[in-house]
Amino acid sequence: MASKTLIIGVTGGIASGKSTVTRAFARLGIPWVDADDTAREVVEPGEPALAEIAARYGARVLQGDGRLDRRALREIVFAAPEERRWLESVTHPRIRERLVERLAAFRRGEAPYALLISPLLFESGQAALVDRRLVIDVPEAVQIARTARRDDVDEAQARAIVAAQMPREKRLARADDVIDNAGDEAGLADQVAALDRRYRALAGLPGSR
Ligand SMILES: CC(C)(COP(=O)(O)OP(=O)(O)OC[C@H]1O[C@@H](n2cnc3c(N)ncnc32)[C@H](O)[C@@H]1O)[C@@H](O)C(=O)NCCC(=O)NCCS
Ligand SMILES: Nc1ncnc2c1ncn2[C@@H]1O[C@H](COP(=O)(O)OP(=O)(O)OP(=O)(O)O)[C@@H](O)[C@H]1O
Repeated sequence: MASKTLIIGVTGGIASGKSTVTRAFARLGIPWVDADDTAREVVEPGEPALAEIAARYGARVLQGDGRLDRRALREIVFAAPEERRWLESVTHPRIRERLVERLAAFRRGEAPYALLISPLLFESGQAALVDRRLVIDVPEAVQIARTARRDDVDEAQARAIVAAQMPREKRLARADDVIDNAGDEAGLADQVAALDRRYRALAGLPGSR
């Protein structure tokens, strides 16, 4: 039977559970690429994007060893939408280029389906790179609480990051599939198992290979 590696775009706002969901799919042997990881790669020392960022903001966004001070840059860009848009104009084309390469490799590979995990799947036009869109949905209050509990991000900054992202309803309206992650992690695993069956069937590969 002809087979095709489906590409599933997985999205959700900050602290919606993308990494947790990715780990559950990875345990089932599904390959993935994460746009947040790719965003880190394009600002590694020696990369042109880091030089552009340093030219605009100076030493205050660099650590002593020349690496990006992510917290300092985060504080700048989530306080000023025009700075965030500038940063996106520097990083997004480079992120996209790398994601396109990775997804092409997945399509040439043997897996029934593969994941592109991205908080900005819809906002950045990356949705055009995938076959289906899976939204991880949680109420905003849960996002804020989980962000503030997890990171060195205070509640006001968590709110600013949520405000810079697509509103929940709009994201849900674009979903082909939805995971509800307001409950516990056991509930999440059941939803991932059900989606795994659906995606294998869609790829023309019922059951495992
Ligand atoms: C501002 C930066 C340096 C902050 O780094 P930090 O390590 O604190 O956060 P991290 O990169 O892990 O991102 C955490 C979360 O913030 C949110 N976020 C990041 N960038 C953006 C953005 N441009 N717009 C809205 N939300 C964003 C996402 O939910 C992301 O999962 C960093 O997020 C960045 O370089 N952003 C621009 C690149 C980008 O848009 N990345 C998103 C993936 S394409
Ligand atoms: N169902 C759940 N119940 C309780 N805590 C959860 C649940 N799902 C995720 N979490 C916790 O919430 C936090 C955010 O989850 P995760 O890191 O998976 O989200 P994310 O969408 O990848 O976040 P980001 O994109 O902001 O890095 C983590 O600390 C995680 O352990």
